[in-house]
Amino acid sequence: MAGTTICHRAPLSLSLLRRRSYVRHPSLLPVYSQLSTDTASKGKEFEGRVGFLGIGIMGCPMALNLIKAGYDVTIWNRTKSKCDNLINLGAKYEPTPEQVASSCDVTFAMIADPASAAAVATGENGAIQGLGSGKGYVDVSTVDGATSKLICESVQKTGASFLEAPVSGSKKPAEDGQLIFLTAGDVALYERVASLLDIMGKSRFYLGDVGNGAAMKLVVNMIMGSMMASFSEGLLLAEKVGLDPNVLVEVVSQGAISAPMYSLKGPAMVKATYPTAFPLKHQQKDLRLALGLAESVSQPIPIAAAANELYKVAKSQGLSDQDFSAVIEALKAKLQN
Ligand SMILES: NC(=O)C1=CN([C@@H]2O[C@H](COP(=O)(O)OP(=O)(O)OC[C@H]3O[C@@H](n4cnc5c(N)ncnc54)[C@H](OP(=O)(O)O)[C@@H]3O)[C@@H](O)[C@H]2O)C=CC1
Ligand SMILES: O=CCCC(=O)O
Repeated sequence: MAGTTICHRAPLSLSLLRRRSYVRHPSLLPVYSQLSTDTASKGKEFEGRVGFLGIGIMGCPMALNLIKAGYDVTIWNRTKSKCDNLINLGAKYEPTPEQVASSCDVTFAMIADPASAAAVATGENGAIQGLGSGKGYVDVSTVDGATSKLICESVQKTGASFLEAPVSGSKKPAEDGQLIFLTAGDVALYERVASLLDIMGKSRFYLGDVGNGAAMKLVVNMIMGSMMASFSEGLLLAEKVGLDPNVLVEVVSQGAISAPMYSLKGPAMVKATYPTAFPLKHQQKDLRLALGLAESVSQPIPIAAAANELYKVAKSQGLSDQDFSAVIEALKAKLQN
């Protein structure tokens, strides 16, 4: 049996819900977390300097919300020019992850994938070289559990604490401070950064051991990737049999399979436009990582495996940096063949 602490930002009186859930994955060790309701739910005000590594689609609005809330934020991005707007809005800048981590009390990282998240943390001039006792490192990137554990071990060797905290929610929720944090790892650090998470997000789940946050995120994105592939098939089939796909979007939005994702992205997909909120290359990465997770427990996931193939086709069509809804183009190509 595993314990999960869920914290919604408001209303405060209902903000800490606890529930027990059953897990089968052997690495999801039984854990029942007892967090102090007051501390965890209200998020005692964070005191200190905040670092943010990775100023991309997600990292930029997340760091901006911390700046707007009045925090002393120091940023770094591989491509420095992406930092310019935030610097103009009050962020400090350091030229390496190491210098950010050494000048801040807690450092967040929002980096593309497992290899780059590991490199930013543990590579040359990586964050761990600037970490030490009393500091914290919070990785909010979407990576696999093995990478997260590797980063955790490196961070802990410096005497610092580690929290894994991937997010559910995309560009707009990041802008609106409405992300959902899927955290695991050091409970004291979770409590210490709770007020920061509450600025960037609308709820936070504490899931126990490092790896559980990554696993939860990959399962969610596995479902999402399959949903989008299936929705794409539906839009094209509707059109092929002479139906208006816009009407399909409306019908779906009123029924049991209604999802914000369909209503938000459907109209643009009908027009074959894919403004990037969640890059297709990242969705394919998450399906690939979810396949690895399923493989680790010998679970067949045939639908996700088929969806993954479709995203791979879309990548080969040059759609990696388009929104993941551009996966519909891979199906169109199949129809023409
Ligand atoms: N977009 C979304 O809707 C969501 C994305 N995520 C996850 O968040 C993470 C970031 O995604 P997102 O912001 O969308 O993507 P972006 O591609 O916009 O940002 C990726 C970031 O990673 C950096 N990066 C990439 N490779 C390297 C490297 N080798 N060394 C150092 N830095 C590197 C990029 O730097 P540079 O600017 O120099 O390229 C950039 O800061 C991913 O793990 C993604 O899966 C999670 C939830 C939602
Ligand atoms: O990882 C990306 C998630 C996108 C979303 O939740 O809308």
